[in-house]
Amino acid sequence: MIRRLTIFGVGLIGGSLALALRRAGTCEEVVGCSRSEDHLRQAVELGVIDRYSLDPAEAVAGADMVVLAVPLGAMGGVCAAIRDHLAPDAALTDVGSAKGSVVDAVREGFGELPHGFVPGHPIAGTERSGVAAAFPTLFQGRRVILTPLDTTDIGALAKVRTMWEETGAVVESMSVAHHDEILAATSHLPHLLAFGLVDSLARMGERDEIFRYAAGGFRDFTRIASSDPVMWRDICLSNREAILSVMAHYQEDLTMITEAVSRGDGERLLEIFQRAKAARDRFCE
Ligand SMILES: NC(=O)c1ccc[n+]([C@@H]2O[C@H](COP(=O)([O-])OP(=O)(O)OC[C@H]3O[C@@H](n4cnc5c(N)ncnc54)[C@H](O)[C@@H]3O)[C@@H](O)[C@H]2O)c1
Ligand SMILES: O=C(O)C(=O)C[C@]1(C(=O)O)C=C[C@@H](O)C=C1
Repeated sequence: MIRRLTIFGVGLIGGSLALALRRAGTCEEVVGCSRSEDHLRQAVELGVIDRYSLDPAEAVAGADMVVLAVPLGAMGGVCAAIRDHLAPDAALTDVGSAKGSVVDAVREGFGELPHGFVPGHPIAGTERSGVAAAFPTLFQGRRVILTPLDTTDIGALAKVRTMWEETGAVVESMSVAHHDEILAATSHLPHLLAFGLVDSLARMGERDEIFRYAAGGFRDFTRIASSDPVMWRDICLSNREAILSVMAHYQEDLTMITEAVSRGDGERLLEIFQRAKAARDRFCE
């Protein structure tokens, strides 16, 4: 049971976590903290949090669980603001989409890594942002990756794991580096491709004429290009190395497809498409 949960950034992810824990009945009080009082007021009205404070020190007072659910670029600032106010036995976790940069930001903000810190990442979301987009079943049956550190206290790890399990998520652990490599491939690259494709077509087509003829395939492929640009800028800046490596690999493969089209090499195209279809059909089973 969590006595007091403080969430920094009560948006899609922070808000959905609060709603899921409230629904599970495993959290006595949820306190929100963010930059915008309007958003926090809205979070109270929607029944997402019990109360809020705009002062990070006050928000974190007495909390036994603290969740950082702000954009990646804001993690360090929040840590610096709470470093002298976090209870020594509190568990501290985050939901950031890249882990290496959050670990660096927490180390810098606190001066050293707090023992209660357990980096985490729910692999669930939508293209929408803000507390109005939050819903309690977002994490149901979805994976949450924890990347515990050498400094991480085993009790804090167990507490964070239990918190996510109470939302209906399936929790797994791996190293920070492995997380960042995998997510660069399966989440960051697809978002860059979707943003890049829509931008390219938007600049190509006069008066959006091109989108008038876009149907289901285009909609499915590009849904995630409606995601928050600030969040995705931060992710690109935070996970540069891994993203560059997977992009280089993808560019080589795209060149291979381009060359097959150029040569009129139907056999090669069929081989690639059959392999891709089999992989996706397996994944979507
Ligand atoms: N959206 C997704 O699909 C998804 C999935 C998993 C993880 N994440 C991660 O979750 C985090 C939050 O993403 P989201 O989609 O919930 O975003 P969001 O925009 O819905 O919510 C972010 C919240 O943080 C607040 N905020 C922004 N800057 C702040 C600051 N300096 N101090 C305090 N509060 C601040 C905003 O007011 C907002 O309430 C990000 O780190 C993101 O990488 C997102
Ligand atoms: O489904 C979506 O809209 C998402 O973008 C969710 C998604 C992803 O699957 O790539 C995006 C970012 C995250 O850090 C985790 C999940």
